[in-house]
Amino acid sequence: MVLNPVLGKLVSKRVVLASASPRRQEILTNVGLRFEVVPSWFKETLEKSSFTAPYEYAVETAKQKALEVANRMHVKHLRTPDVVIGADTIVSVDEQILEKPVDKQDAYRMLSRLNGKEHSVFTGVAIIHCHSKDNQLEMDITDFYEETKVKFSELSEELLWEYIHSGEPMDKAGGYGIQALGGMLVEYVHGDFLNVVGFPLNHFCKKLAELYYPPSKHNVQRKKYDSIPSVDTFENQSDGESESSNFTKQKGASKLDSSGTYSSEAVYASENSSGVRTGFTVPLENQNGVSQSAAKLPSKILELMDGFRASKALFVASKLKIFDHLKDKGPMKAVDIANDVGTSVCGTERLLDACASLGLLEKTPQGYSNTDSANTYLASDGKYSLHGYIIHSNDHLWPLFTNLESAVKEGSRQNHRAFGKKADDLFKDYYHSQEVKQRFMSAMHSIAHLTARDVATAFDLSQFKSACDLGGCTGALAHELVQVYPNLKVTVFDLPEVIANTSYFQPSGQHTAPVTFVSGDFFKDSLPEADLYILSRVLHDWPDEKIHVLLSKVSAVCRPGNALLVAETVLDEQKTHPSVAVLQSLSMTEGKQRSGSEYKQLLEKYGFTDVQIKITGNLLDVVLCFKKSLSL
Ligand SMILES: Cc1cn([C@@H]2O[C@H](COP(=O)(O)OP(=O)(O)OP(=O)(O)O)[C@@H](O)[C@H]2O)c(=O)[nH]c1=O
Repeated sequence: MVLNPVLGKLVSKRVVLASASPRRQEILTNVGLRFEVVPSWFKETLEKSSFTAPYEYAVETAKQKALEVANRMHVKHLRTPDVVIGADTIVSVDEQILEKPVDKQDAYRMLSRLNGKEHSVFTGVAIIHCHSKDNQLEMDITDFYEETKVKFSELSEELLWEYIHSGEPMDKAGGYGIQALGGMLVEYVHGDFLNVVGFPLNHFCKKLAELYYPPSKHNVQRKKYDSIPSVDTFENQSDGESESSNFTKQKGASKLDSSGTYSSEAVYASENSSGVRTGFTVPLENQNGVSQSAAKLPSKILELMDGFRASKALFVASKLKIFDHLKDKGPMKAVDIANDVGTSVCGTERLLDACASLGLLEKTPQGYSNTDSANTYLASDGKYSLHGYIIHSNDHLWPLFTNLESAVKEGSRQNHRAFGKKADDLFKDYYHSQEVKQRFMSAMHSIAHLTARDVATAFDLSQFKSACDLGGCTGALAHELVQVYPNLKVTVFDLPEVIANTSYFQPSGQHTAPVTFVSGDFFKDSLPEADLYILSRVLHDWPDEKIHVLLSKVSAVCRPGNALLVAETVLDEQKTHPSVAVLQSLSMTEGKQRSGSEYKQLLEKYGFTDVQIKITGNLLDVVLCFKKSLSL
């Protein structure tokens, strides 16, 4: 969840950071933005003398970095991002621009110039919104810069050299890093600290606010975005339509938008002296009760601290089927819901209020009702229902995560502590009961449904006549594939106990002939013939030995020129994003999540070539590769 509503506007977009700077990645990650990192190949060689002011150079370089990435992704990788962000940080002293030092001597030259003096740090930023029209790339470019003044103390030669030998200056503009050892050199900073570190976050948010919430003519005092506008300013506004929207909506409620993501969060908002809500700050009062200064609330940390309460409220409401009740019966009072589901009135009321505060329910004088998102994703009967996965999270993942401390200490999955069983084989031991088996399948079905369209369309698969979805479970992806590619015949291959339970999940009233279910164990039995093999959410679950068995078999049966499609959440190269995949590993599954280069390496090892990766922006990304033809 992104707390800041303007950054929240980027949640549903494919955002690319065109920068290799780890600091920029960290600054944006820290505020909850999900993005892909594609470092720019643009060489920072613009002619400095052709710019009248240093900031113009930084802005132009930032723009060129972002343009290069947008064009490259569109043309070379056939992936048009929604938004590309580029940035360039420079240090300016005595009318000279300093970039990153090329060697230690250069670092010494730069630091000597800064010694005992004030200088400016400029970061230029470009935000490019991209659209692909008739295969042509169209772009809207917004740029800006931020200046921060920094003063160095008088520093001895010895200290400068000691600092240079630490290695820190080499990848940093001006030859210092204010966020680390370089902080010791600095006497004062005037302006945005993060701008010096490499990214002016505050100005960036204001720019996004200007872009996504242009000022309303009905509300002149909000016209200028001198501060990041308050949360309630944004409520119930959609992109670019604030001219006609009003600002009289209720304060303080965070809401799920139609895509199921939070659009705002006002829990930590407060009012400044002019009565304008300021988002993240708490006024500190002196003895006279006068607001002195504002301390930043660590919103992200507070949100994490409380995350378990919110998860559990969602789980319990789902378990009690409250969203189903409300979907069928409309607004209901707490007492009636309590009677229907057989719970206490006071407990139910608290739970319903918690759900309303989380944006899952709406509360009006008529009673509680589902939000649109709750109807779509939380009621158990919808096509895109996540009910199965939520119940799986409550009954299976929650107990495992309750034992996380032991899991980390021992480095192993805690099935024995959570369930009293050392289960390796899910279906034969722990998943012994029909109910548990169906619950697990329902969980997998929820995710497969939500991701199937993006997986099916990530690449053009129309060249294939037959596909075999190994571990294809309920057939959700298979059904999507035959919808998208009417000439494709898909076989779902899964364990007999899974296949025996698939009938419940089949789409009704649809011609399902092209999907066939075959039972077998992909580690032991021979695999059905197909032009395209699919492994969706399989590889991350198994240890290397098992993967070796499986990929050797797929490679042996896959004919040269035919293909393998892998659907998994692909980690970035640092393996810290997206956190949904990183957190999944935390329960110590025997398998692991992989980065793009790791998938490439793994697949090439088993004779697959031309490995292409598509980051979909959905929960699953897609890797397509082809069996090496014999002549290669
Ligand atoms: C003054 C200062 C700078 N930096 C780093 O200096 C690099 C500037 O170089 P850039 O050309 O803008 O970026 P890059 O690192 O080459 O990445 P890219 O965007 O790919 O060009 C960026 O990293 C910044 O964080 C710090 O980490 N701390 C500081 O106090």
